[in-house]
Amino acid sequence: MSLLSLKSVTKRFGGLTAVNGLSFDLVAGETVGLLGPNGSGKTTALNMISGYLPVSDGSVALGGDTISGLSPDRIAHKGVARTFQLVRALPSLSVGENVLAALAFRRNPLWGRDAEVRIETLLAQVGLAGRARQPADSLTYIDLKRMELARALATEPSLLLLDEWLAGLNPTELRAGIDLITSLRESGMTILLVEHVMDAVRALCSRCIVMNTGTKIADGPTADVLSDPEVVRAYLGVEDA
Ligand SMILES: Nc1ncnc2c1ncn2[C@@H]1O[C@H](COP(=O)(O)OP(=O)(O)OP(=O)(O)O)[C@@H](O)[C@H]1O
Repeated sequence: MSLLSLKSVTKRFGGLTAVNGLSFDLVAGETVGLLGPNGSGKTTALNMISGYLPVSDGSVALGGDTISGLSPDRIAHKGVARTFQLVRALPSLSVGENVLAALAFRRNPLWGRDAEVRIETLLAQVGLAGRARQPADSLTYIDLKRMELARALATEPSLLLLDEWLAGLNPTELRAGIDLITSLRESGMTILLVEHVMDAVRALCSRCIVMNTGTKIADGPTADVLSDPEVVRAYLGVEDA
């Protein structure tokens, strides 16, 4: 059975249809890339799955239960976590306190010593072992991204939505970032990632969905999709393909 199911999901902003009748399913354990040119509706799709934007039409289901229409916190409690294109941290708090905020507001909150132990485990998982007391505003860009991922993982999601999590990293950081997402994938996490870094898409995604002007134009195994003439024309250009 599908973990995530979008059926004819549409988002209209006034006269603009940002996402137009988008349908796809994710099976548990898949890592799928959501690709497309700037403005094609990828982030809007993530925003509807995670409840940050209501759908105009259509429905989103998680594990067979309809989640469209629920608030973002209810959807998070049901198992959807996400990262944002622009990292959302609490800069005046420490790294550990940032993760604690996620632990405290999840479906089964953790506090005190249990939370401390869990924070250390989560920070180690994302490559920030021993950094709980460091102020969040002193982190480098990649470490901020790692912390944001720890916050997402703190909610114990069944589905992780990554919005350009690898954008803006230098080649060494990119390698480390790809390795980190690979380890999540290997742990069985279901991941939907919006990404423009094609090396990362090739390394991480078994399957890709491509959008153009709000509409799905391709969906299939990564190698097939990335050589699809319509995808090359609309998004990749000959060089990238
Ligand atoms: N809150 C909003 N109000 C009005 N228009 C919006 C809003 N959010 C997105 N849009 C528009 O919807 C379209 C799709 O935007 P979206 O951010 O989903 O694209 P994207 O594929 O994620 O692009 P990028 O790769 O640049 O992040 C764009 O035309 C955008 O300007």
